[in-house]
Amino acid sequence: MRQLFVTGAHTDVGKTYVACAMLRAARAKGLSVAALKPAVSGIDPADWTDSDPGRLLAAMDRLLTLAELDAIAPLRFAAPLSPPMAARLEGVDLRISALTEFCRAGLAASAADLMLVEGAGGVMSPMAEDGTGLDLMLALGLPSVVVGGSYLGSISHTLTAIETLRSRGLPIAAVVISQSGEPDAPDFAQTVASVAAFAGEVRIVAAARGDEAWASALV
Ligand SMILES: Nc1ncnc2c1ncn2[C@@H]1O[C@H](COP(=O)(O)OP(=O)(O)OP(=O)(O)O)[C@@H](O)[C@H]1O
Ligand SMILES: C[C@H](N)[C@H](N)CCCCCC(=O)O
Ligand SMILES: [Mg+2]
Repeated sequence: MRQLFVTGAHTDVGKTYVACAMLRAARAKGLSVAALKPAVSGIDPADWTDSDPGRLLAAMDRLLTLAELDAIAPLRFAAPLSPPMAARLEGVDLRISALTEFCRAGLAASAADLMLVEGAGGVMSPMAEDGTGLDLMLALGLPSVVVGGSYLGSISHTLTAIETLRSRGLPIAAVVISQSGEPDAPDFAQTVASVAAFAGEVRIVAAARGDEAWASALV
């Protein structure tokens, strides 16, 4: 049984993409899977199938029903902002204890071979009024999968995320560099090599666009 926290160097780098690829790869090997998205912002309550929890449910081959959505992502907010800022707009005072308790209960109740918890934004994006993603990771103590991109600036973002986790003693299971979509992004292979050159002892995985073979090797 493996339980991992999927965190990122930035928002929109590919955390959900990577999590879904890992869930699909695990299922293809006959493993049971589970996923949680403790707080989600930028979700349209009337059209959520392509949201993070909607994509995670589809990758797990679970039904796209409200009950399933509630089970993996009960704290949902419409504004595409950090979760506490989005929650505030809806009059909700989001606290880290709510996220921690939800995750702990879900992790304890699951016997899945692979269980993933996806954060929001980057390592230190606020998750609640009183805590960042890092605080949630420290509370849960899970090894993380750190997802970085390959846009210009991503090398520093990824290395900074790695350093931050290390400085707090959090184990890193793997760093996945998910190729950014910008046509003018720097060379992908060189970007992955640059991260590897400065990241120290950690597994670095290159997730080129349109290729999910890396996920099968990782899970
Ligand atoms: N390696 C890749 N190949 C193809 N598409 C990708 C890849 N990485 C990311 N994407 C696409 O880029 C977009 C942003 O990725 P994604 O939604 O996974 O980011 P995220 O880090 O989960 O963002 P958020 O902070 O909102 O949770 C999505 O449309 C996703 O499918
Ligand atoms: C709405 C968006 N897609 C993410 N889920 C939330 C990103 C929060 C980032 C906050 C920050 O670090 O400045
Ligand atoms: Mg996501």
